[in-house]
Amino acid sequence: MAIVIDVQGLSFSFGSGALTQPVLKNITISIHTGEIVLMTGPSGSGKTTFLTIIGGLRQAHHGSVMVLDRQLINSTEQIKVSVRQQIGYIFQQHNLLKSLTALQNVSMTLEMQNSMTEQQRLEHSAEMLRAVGLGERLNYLPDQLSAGQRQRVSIARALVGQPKIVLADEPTASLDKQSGHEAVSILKRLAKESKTTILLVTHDYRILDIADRVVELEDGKIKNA
Ligand SMILES: Nc1ncnc2c1ncn2[C@@H]1O[C@H](COP(=O)(O)OP(=O)(O)OP(=O)(O)O)[C@@H](O)[C@H]1O
Repeated sequence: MAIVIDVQGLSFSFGSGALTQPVLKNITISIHTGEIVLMTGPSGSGKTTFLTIIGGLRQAHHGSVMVLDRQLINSTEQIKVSVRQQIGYIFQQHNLLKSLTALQNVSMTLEMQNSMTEQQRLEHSAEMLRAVGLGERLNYLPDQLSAGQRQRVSIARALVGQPKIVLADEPTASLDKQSGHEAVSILKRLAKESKTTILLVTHDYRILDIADRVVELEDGKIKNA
């Protein structure tokens, strides 16, 4: 199985000089195509920082971070952009635009893809919303949806561009047990169908069962790679 995320000896600090705060310490981990990896660990252990580096959203300078065969350490903006285009992101807060319907929120992700007509974008987005069980809610605004439904819209939005990797940061934090589990189960099913790799950061021990592998980060180090 091909490796899509290959991190070797990654270290990262915030601040500089006397105020330097080491956050990630010599992290090594490889993640394969289609694998679902959950990263847990205490608050402040560096999980979000790690995710943003993998996602090309933060620049790191020490070690090696190969994502989809691109080196992100000391990389150019162009390389980060090309990696970001192949990644779907899901955040704790769904980050949907309130004035747009579920369908519009999903289809706007495809606007960069000039190869599709607007009609194709809408059809493709509707199909993805049906896949997450929201076929009856295409034209609802975020405020007219439950928290679990909103998070399912953001799952559809993350997957609609057929990314190679999905990065999720505490996607169930604002959900109750049942809707949280439902949302990540849908995410898992769709990811397995399309061999999408998932790296999901969570405090939520109730969803650990969806993982192929659980990795624990403590004080910037991986306990069980
Ligand atoms: N932009 C920043 N500038 C300075 N320090 C930061 C910044 N972002 C995070 N930190 C610090 O880095 C450490 C790791 O933060 P990070 O958000 O990665 O942890 P986390 O494991 O995701 O925590 P949580 O589970 O609470 O979200 C924390 O001590 C935090 O205060």
